[in-house]
Amino acid sequence: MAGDRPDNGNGNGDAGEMPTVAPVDHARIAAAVREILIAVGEDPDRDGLRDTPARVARSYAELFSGLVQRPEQVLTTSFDVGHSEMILVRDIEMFSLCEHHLVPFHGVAHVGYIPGADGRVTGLSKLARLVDVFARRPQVQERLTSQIADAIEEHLGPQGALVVIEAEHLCMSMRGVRRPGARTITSAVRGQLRNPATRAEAMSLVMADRSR
Ligand SMILES: Nc1nc2c(ncn2[C@@H]2O[C@H](COP(=O)(O)OP(=O)(O)OP(=O)(O)O)[C@@H](O)[C@H]2O)c(=O)[nH]1
Ligand SMILES: [Zn+2]
Repeated sequence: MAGDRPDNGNGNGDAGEMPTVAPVDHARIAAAVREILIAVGEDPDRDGLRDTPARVARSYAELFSGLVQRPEQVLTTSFDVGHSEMILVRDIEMFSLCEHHLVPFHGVAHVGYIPGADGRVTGLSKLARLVDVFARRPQVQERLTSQIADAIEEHLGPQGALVVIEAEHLCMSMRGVRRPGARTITSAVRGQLRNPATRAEAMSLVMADRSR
């Protein structure tokens, strides 16, 4: 129901400035949170909780800001540096919310690509911003990984792309199966990086010297 999505908040709907919060329905979230507090046996009117429903609404506007951001809004900058080999930004800290329990999963993303034949590259920080665009949504790790790879492929026109995410899911750590420390690793490769030799080289860069 993309048509029912709130506007992206910048009023023009183009690839201009990126909204940092989603225009969520604050009153509705606050009312729902108040109901949850009552349902778990809390007193939503006690001192410490009185402002919590409104705080959660503001927090969700930020945590779900990716719902109103588009990858082309971050992949705007490109430089002609004539580099047509692998570029990898490793250990990009990332936080997301699992769509099953709405609790965090967090870890690192490694994002790499081989520029197109024209040798144009994007700014390094844009790869970290791209991770946030898709992480700040209700997510599963597999979709997050492939959406980042697809966006690089679509908007940078590279010869290849590789995304690896390593994350701990708090829904597996603090509840449910209760296995703190278990890490889930997902990868997505596109273009030339599907080639086993190129992929192996990229993965060796991702895994190199992990003790640091
Ligand atoms: N594949 C995948 N599964 C996820 C992700 N995040 C959470 N899950 C899993 O989603 C599943 C939901 O399972 P359900 O049986 O519907 O829910 P549940 O009863 O709360 O499951 P438990 O977590 O096992 O207590 C769990 O196995 C979670 O570990 C993710 O990013 N990818
Ligand atoms: Zn979960």
